[in-house]
Amino acid sequence: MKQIAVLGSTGSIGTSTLDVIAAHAEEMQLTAITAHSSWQQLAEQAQQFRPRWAVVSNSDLKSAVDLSAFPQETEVLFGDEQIERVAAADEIDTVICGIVGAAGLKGAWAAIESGKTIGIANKETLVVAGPLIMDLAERSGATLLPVDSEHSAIYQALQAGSASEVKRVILTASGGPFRGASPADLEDVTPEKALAHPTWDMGPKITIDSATMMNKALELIEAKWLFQLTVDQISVVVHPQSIVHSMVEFVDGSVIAQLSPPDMRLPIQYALTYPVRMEGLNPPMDWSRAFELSFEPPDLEAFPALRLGIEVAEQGGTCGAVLNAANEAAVERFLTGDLRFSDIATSCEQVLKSHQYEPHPSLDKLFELDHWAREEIKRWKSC
Ligand SMILES: NC(=O)C1=CN([C@@H]2O[C@H](COP(=O)(O)OP(=O)(O)OC[C@H]3O[C@@H](n4cnc5c(N)ncnc54)[C@H](OP(=O)(O)O)[C@@H]3O)[C@@H](O)[C@H]2O)C=CC1
Ligand SMILES: CC(=O)[C@@H](O)[C@H](O)COP(=O)(O)O
Ligand SMILES: [Mn+2]
Repeated sequence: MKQIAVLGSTGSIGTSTLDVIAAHAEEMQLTAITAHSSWQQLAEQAQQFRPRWAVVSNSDLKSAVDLSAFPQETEVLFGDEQIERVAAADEIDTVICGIVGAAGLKGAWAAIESGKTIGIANKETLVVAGPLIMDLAERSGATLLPVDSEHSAIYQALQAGSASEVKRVILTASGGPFRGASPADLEDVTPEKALAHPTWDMGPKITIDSATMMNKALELIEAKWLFQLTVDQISVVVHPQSIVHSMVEFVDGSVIAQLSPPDMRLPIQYALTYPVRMEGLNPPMDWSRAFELSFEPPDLEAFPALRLGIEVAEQGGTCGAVLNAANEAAVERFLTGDLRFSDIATSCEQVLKSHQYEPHPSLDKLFELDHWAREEIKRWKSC
């Protein structure tokens, strides 16, 4: 029986993961769940799954949480550091990292350091600290399995050849709700429009990232570290149907793709059952009807965040942490109506340019720059 911790169990990835676990109750047991503030939802999950631990990471809520809402066998823990504790607990062998943003890094780090199997949805961890994370996984013997749909697709397609036979990977992007828009169209779009993703139902931060195409920028950096690629081995192609989740091109010209309807329960389940495949909840492809798959190049002028991602992936060092933190803070401001849509990429670029670059930063340095970049964005004003 697999003992699983789901970090960020109340989010979009978290609830999909719990669906997968419920559908495989004979093989999988939910042992720990975590939320930041949604403690009532966490308590409902605890009532259904009876985990050993439930963590509310926002310790300010300690006095507000009604402990009687949780089952008696579940120990309720408070504070950020308890995420790390459950992620590293001996009782747990598999950790799904579904927290959003750099806030997910410490839990992922603890799980990797203790040599577990990790399903990593939290791409920000790799964007901020890719080389340190990959080095840690190598030293601890942890198994790092991608959950992000594109990276799961690449992981699956890579099995068609050896590492030395890979020419490049092709990341697909839906293009988001503003595909085809001009830079002028994008200046003043509303949060409501930006939150209307055409193919995926996800949390608000990643949905805005998809609209700016910062998501693809982060995914390009994620792919570079996860698969140890050079930047010119990674291409991005816009594929509005989100059926082809990504592709690998081998040296002989063969391109291997992974296809399925857009549903995160498939890559989550693949990470939970790897190397085995099992029947699951995700709908199958319907080959009985006519449909089209289309591909087009991305528009780097309308979506400058993607260009920024390519530059950051090339520079490495401190750039990933600064871009990520600036973007998180800018998205937060955009969602409260305090920053224009087009200013998300502009402000990130300016903060990146003004930071003190280091090629081989420590984790402490990355946390320091994360804090600095967020403060810079809070102060940032459009010229
Ligand atoms: N959603 C998707 O389909 C996909 C998501 N991803 C990645 O997965 C990650 C999660 O995304 P998604 O599920 O959409 O996000 P959501 O916003 O839906 O969920 C975020 C989860 O993280 C918790 N959380 C938020 N802030 C903190 C914090 N400061 N400390 C600890 N926990 C926190 C939330 O708790 P609470 O509910 O209490 O706020 C919630 O459980 C992101 O990195 C995203 O890029 C990747 C591919 C697809
Ligand atoms: C489901 C998933 O993996 C998301 O990262 C998704 O890919 C976002 O869609 P975009 O391609 O629009 O960024
Ligand atoms: Mn993705």
